[in-house]
This record gives sequence, C-alpha cells and structure tokens, in this order.
Amino acid sequence: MKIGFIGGGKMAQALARGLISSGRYKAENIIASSPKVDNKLLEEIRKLGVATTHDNVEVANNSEVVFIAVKPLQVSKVVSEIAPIFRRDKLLVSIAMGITMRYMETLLPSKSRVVRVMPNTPAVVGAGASAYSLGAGCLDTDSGLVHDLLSTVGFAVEVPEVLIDPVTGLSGSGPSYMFNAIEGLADGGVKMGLSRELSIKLAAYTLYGAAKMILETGDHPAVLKEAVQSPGGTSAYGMHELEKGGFRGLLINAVEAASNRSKSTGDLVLPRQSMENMIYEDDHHEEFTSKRVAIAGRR
Ligand SMILES: NC(=O)C1=CN([C@@H]2O[C@H](COP(=O)(O)OP(=O)(O)OC[C@H]3O[C@@H](n4cnc5c(N)ncnc54)[C@H](OP(=O)(O)O)[C@@H]3O)[C@@H](O)[C@H]2O)C=CC1
Ligand SMILES: O=C(O)[C@@H]1CCC=N1
Repeated sequence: MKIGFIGGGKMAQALARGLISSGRYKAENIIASSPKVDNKLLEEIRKLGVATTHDNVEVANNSEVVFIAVKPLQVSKVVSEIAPIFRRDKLLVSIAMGITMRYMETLLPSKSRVVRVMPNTPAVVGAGASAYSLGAGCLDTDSGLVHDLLSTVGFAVEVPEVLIDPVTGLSGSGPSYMFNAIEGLADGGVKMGLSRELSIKLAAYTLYGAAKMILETGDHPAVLKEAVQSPGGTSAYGMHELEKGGFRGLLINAVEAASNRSKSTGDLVLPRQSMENMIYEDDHHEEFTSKRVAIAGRR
C-alpha cells in the first residue's frame, strides 16, 4: 500500500510514525510533501525514512491513499492541485478540521473516493482517538482500509459525517483541555508543597489511570467516582469545590464551543460557485475571521 501525506506537520508525522511502527506499513512506501524548501517539519518526517518532496502532485501520483494534512484554509488549494490526476484507484483522506466531504468532492472528479477523519495528537504515542466518515464514492472495502490505517495510532470508529464536528469539539480538541487540567492539578500540588516535577507526574498518572479504568472496566464514570469518595472523605470535599466552579458545565461548554467552531470553519468554505468571494490561499487569522463575519452577515 503506497501512502502519501500532503502537509508534513504535526499530525502527518504522528500518523506516519504510527503506520511505520505498527509494522504493517513500510516507510519506503510513504511520501510526504510541504512547500517550503528549508522545512524543519519535513526534515523530521524524513528521519522516519519517509520520502519527501515539495510537489503535492508527485505525492498524489505515487500514492493509493492520499492524506490531506494541511490547515483547513489550504485544503481548497491542495485538493484542486491534485484533482487533474485523481482517479478512482486513489483514496483521499482529509484530516482537516471543519472541511466537509461535499466540499472536497466538488473539487475532485465525480465519484472520487473521499474520507473525512478527525484524529487527535495523542496519536503521536499510539493513544489517539479518531472518528471517520466515508463519502458517497467510497468502495465497500474503504471502511476497513481506513480503520486499519487509523488503528495503528489508537482507537478508530466510523461515524456519520454530521458527528465529525462534535468529535472535533470533544476528542480532536480535548487533549488541550486535559493538558490544562494536568497543569491545574499540578499547580494545586505545588501550592500544597509538592515539587513541580512530582506534581506533573502525579497529575498525568492520575488522568492516565482514570482513563484506563474507564476503558478496561467498562464501568460508568459515576460508579468509579463513587468508589473514590468515601462519606466525609477528602474527595467529596475536593469535588464540592470543583462543582462550585461549574466543572462539568465548563467542559460541556468547551465541547459545544469547539464543535460550533469546527462547523463554522466548514461553513466558511462555500460551494464552488461562491468561491470568487473568498481568498483561500490566505490563512491569516484576522482575514479569516473578518471573512467569516462578512459571510455570516450575508446569510
Ligand atoms: N493539531 C491537532 O491537534 C489536530 C489537527 N488536525 C488537523 O490536521 C491538519 C494539520 O494540522 P497540524 O498537523 O496540526 O498542522 P501543522 O501546521 O503542523 O502542519 C501543516 C503542514 O501543512 C504544510 N503546508 C502548508 N501549505 C501547504 C501546501 N500548499 N501544500 C502542502 N503542504 C502545505 C505545512 O508546511 P509549512 O510548515 O511549510 O507551512 C505543514 O507541514 C489541520 O487541518 C488540522 O485541522 C486534526 C486533528 C488534531
Ligand atoms: O484547534 C485546531 O485547529 C485543531 C483541530 C482539532 C484539534 N485541534
């Protein structure tokens, strides 16, 4: 199986590393591209034994599975670039936040095989969580193929595309919330006299252990929580403080806000006939935001 990555950044590296270390995919069958000649990220991916190029079409020409691993606003440009050579013997797998399959399908020849995936950064250590959706042009075997590719970096599940934005708000962005949680727990440890180093380690093992218990016992989190809280004990006192601050409500809000942000990023990229109103190649944040506001105002 020949695999290509258009974009050689953090997620492409994580996925390439997983594919290779699974032993199921060979480094010599993987190629990645990025436009800059002195690209540090591309250098990193080359260290894995992966071939690199600055030519996206070369990647597509040499791959049966082409991952689109560029930032959302660059998707239009790179998919349009490879569209002239794209055939049904190739599978396009986009990991870009917010960009719908319908949009990518409009840029490609009809009946192209397109898959949309939302992975997350723990893929770097083989503990990723990915959800994927298949486009209308996909073959019956594509679900198994994508599942096999994503399983090399962790858990993978197929979902309808309408759920990809919520997945983005939860597991796609979730690692950042949890890094903050670890930092906060460690700050508490430091406040109470533990060293910074030990506090971070204890906090990380605590999240890791709690997650492992959920996955391995299959018990509901509420059951496991009750087992920690003895009547009048320390955990009930700590939990009361968290709830006074709206702990669970804040997490719900975070997932909702991030899901909506993913959806609105997709909405920004309108069908092809409206493209002349947009500056796709400019990923400057202010430009992006003001354009979004302008589009929202036109609705
Ligand atoms: N980071 C995360 O937690 C997650 C990210 N994603 C999605 O993954 C995608 C990639 O994100 P991430 O890896 O974090 O981003 P990075 O910025 O690390 O990587 C993006 C890569 O795309 C390259 N690139 C830019 N323009 C082009 C082009 N025209 N042709 C080819 N390559 C190009 C960049 O090269 P250069 O450096 O030279 O500009 C860079 O190597 C995004 O769409 C994001 O939404 C999904 C899930 C989680
Ligand atoms: O915040 C972001 O842009 C990416 C998408 C999913 C997780 N992080």
